[in-house]
Amino acid sequence: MSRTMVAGNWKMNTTPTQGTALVKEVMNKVPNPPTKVVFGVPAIQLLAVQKLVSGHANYAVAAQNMHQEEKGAYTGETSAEMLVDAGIEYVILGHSERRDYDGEDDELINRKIIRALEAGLKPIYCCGEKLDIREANNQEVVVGKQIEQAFSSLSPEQVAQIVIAYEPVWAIGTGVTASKEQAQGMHDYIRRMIANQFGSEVAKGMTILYGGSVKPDNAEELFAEPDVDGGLVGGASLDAENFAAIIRAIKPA
Ligand SMILES: O=C[C@H](O)COP(=O)(O)O
Repeated sequence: MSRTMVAGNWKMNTTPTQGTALVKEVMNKVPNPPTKVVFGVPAIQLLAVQKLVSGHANYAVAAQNMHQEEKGAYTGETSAEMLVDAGIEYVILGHSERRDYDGEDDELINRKIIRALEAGLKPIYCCGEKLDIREANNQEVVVGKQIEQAFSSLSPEQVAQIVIAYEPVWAIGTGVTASKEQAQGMHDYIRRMIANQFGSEVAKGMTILYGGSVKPDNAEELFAEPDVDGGLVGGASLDAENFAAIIRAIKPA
């Protein structure tokens, strides 16, 4: 089974009208994608975009967040059960913007991952180091700790349901992309870590995406690395032509 995936994270961009037009345009340009393609859309667009992709085996939708509790008095929040009932397959968890602006840490993200998996949602778990950590060459220690905490108490069967997105914070929205060597180095480290903790079969099957200024002109060389299984794409996923080019940069299995 192919490990590849290209996921777009629209963040807080696009109105419902714009979002629907964007999805239709991407699907017109790439009717048979060579990989799983996921649209990470704002909450208000989940149902409409799910309707557009339903029936297309290689297209799916991700929520950008969810609450760690099953239900209750949490005004403004969305539960895992609500997402599953709406047909949503994935949820992005632990994005650096939620860590920075909403104070999310790996202990909370661990609770969200467990809740998502119990409900039948597949987490796209984001991890990655800040610039000072990279400059001190401590990225493996820091990302290793993030994953260890976020995956704490999970079984190998549960971890096998997770997609990891390695997103160095210094590369997000900056136009500075990690080199293919930097990306491959960290993906290899993450895969070895998963193998040590959850077994080599889980590690071999795990999809590990790179995120941080992925563009049409760097996607192909990044995706050619043996442990880079695709991308989590921010800015470039908002333009149908660019996102289609990034999808096409994945080599068919
Ligand atoms: O979730 C996506 C990442 O934050 C990457 O964003 P970017 O492609 O705009 O750098």
